[in-house]
Amino acid sequence: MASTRELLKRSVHRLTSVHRLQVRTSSTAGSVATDQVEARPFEEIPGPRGMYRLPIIGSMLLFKPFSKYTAETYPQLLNELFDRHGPIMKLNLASPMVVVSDPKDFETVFANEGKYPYRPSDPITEQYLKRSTRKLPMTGVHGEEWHALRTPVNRRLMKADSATHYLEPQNQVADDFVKILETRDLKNEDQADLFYRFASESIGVVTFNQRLGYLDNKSDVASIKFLEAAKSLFLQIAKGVTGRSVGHNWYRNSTLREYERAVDIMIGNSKVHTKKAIEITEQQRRDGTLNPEEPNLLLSLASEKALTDDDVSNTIIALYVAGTDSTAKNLQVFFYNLAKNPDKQETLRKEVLGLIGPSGPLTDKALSQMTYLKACLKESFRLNYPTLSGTTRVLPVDVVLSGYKVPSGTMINMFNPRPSKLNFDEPDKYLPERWLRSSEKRKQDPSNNMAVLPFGHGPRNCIGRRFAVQEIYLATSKVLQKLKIELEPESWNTQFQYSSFLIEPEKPLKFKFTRL
Ligand code: HEM
Repeated sequence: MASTRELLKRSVHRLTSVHRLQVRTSSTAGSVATDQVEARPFEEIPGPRGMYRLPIIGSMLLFKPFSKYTAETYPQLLNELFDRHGPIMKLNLASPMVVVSDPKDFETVFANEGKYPYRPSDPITEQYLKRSTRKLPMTGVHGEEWHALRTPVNRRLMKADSATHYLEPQNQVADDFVKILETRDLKNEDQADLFYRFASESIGVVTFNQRLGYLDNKSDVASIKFLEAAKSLFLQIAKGVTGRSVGHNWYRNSTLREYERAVDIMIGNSKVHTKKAIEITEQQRRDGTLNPEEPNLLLSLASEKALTDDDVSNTIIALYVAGTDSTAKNLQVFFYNLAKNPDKQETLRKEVLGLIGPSGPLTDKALSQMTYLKACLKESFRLNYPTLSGTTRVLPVDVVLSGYKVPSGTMINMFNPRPSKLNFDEPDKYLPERWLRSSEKRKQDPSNNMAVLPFGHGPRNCIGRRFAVQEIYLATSKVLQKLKIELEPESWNTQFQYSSFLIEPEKPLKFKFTRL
C-alpha cells in the first residue's frame, strides 16, 4: 500500500505537473538547480531515528508517558528537538514530514508553492473527505477546485476596504462587549466565553449579515446550536492534529461522528441564510437593482454566478468556523501582553484617545493612523505564536532547505515556536517598538519578516486576516477608551498551550477591568 507521502506526492504531481515546468524555468529555477547539486541528500536530514520513524508508534514515543511532552506542549517538544537536531528535521507525526524553523527556508517554500498552494487538510477532515460525497469548502480542497472557490471570495475579502465596510456594525458589537466588561464581574470561564461570543458576533455580522444575539442572550436556538457546533468542530480537528484521536483512520470513531454531526448542523443553518440571500439577489436581478459591486459579503456571494448555492453556504461556514475561536483566543493573548506591560498599554491608550477620543467610533481614517496598535498586535503574535504548528505545504518541485534536498511531494511544516535571537534583539521581551518602521530600534533590528507569519503567506494565506485584525483592533481600542486591563495575581504567570490547535492559556485567564 502506498505511504501517505507517496499519496501526497502523486496528488500534488497530478495537480501541478504543468506548473512544475513553469517553476523550474522561473527566476528561482537557477538557484534551485545550483543548490540541488551541492545539497546533501534527503535521507541525511537529521531527526529522531529508529523506532521514532515508524508510523503511529514513532509519534507516540515522542509524547507522554515516553517523554515529558503532551500534544498541548508540542511547540516545547519541537524546541527541544531543534536544539538537538538543528533547524531542519524529519519527524513522523500524523504523517511523515520535514519541519523547518529558519525563515529563509520559509521563503524558499513559499517561493516554490506554485499557483495552487497545497496545504494538507487536518487528519479528521481528510477522513471526512474520503467518506463524504459532499462538496467541501475552500479549507478542505486543493488544486483547481480550491482556486475556483477561493478566487470569487478573495475578490470580496482581501481588498483594502473589504473589512472597513463592516466597521460600523462591528463598532456596535465592540461597544456591547465593553458594556458587559464594565458592568459584570465575570468568572474566568465566563470571561473566556465572552471573548468567544464577541468574536462570533463580530464575524456573524459579516457572514450572516445580521446580529446573532450572542452578546445579549437574544440568540435563537438555531444560532446557539451553530455556535456550539463550530466550537465542537474545532475540538474534533484538534484531537486529530494532536494525536488524541487515532481510530478515525480505520472506522467512524466518536471524533469522526461528532465532526459529521457538527458539519450537518452548520450546513443546515448556513443554508437557511444562504437561501434568503439568494432570494434577495434574484429579486434584485429581476428589478434591475442588483449591484455588481455589492459590498455586503453574503449578498455579493449569493449573486456570484460562478458559485453554486452549496459553494456559498460552505464558504460562509468556512469563514465563520475559521474566524471565531482564532480571533477570540488571540484577543485574550493580546490583552494578556497589554496587562503584563502597563507602560505599553498606556502608550497605546494615548494613541487611541488621541485619534478617537473617549467614546468615538473607530473609523477607517483613525485605524489607518494607529501604527502603535498594529505594532502591539504584531508583537503579541511574535511572542505567542497563534497556532499549534505554523503552516504546512506540499510542494510541486524539489527544493533545498537548510542545505538538504527535499523532494516534491514532501510535507513541509514551517514553524518557529520560539522567538529567536537570530531574528530579534531581546526576543523574550514584549517590545512593539521593534515594528515601528521609523524608529531607530527597527533599523537596528532588521529581522526577517518571514519569522512572524500569524496568517501564513502567499495565495493560500488566511483569507480572513483583514477581519481578524479589525475585530481585535476594535475590541482593544474600545476597551482602552474606558477600561484599564489588568491581570488577577492567579493569571500573572500564565503558560500558553495548544490543546485546541490554537494558542490558549493553560487555565482560563482572569482579567481585571477597571474604569479609568
Ligand atoms: C487571529 C485570528 C486568525 C489567525 C491567527 C488565522 C490564521 C490562519 C492561518 C495560519 C491560516 C493558514 C494560512 C496558510 O496556509 O498560509 C489560515 C487560513 C484560513 N483562515 Fe484564518 N486566521 C484567523 C482568523 C480568521 C478569520 C477571522 C477568518 C474568516 C473571516 C479566517 C478564515 C480562514 C480561511 C477560510 C482559511 C483557509 C484559506 C484557504 O485554504 O485558502 N481566519 N488562517
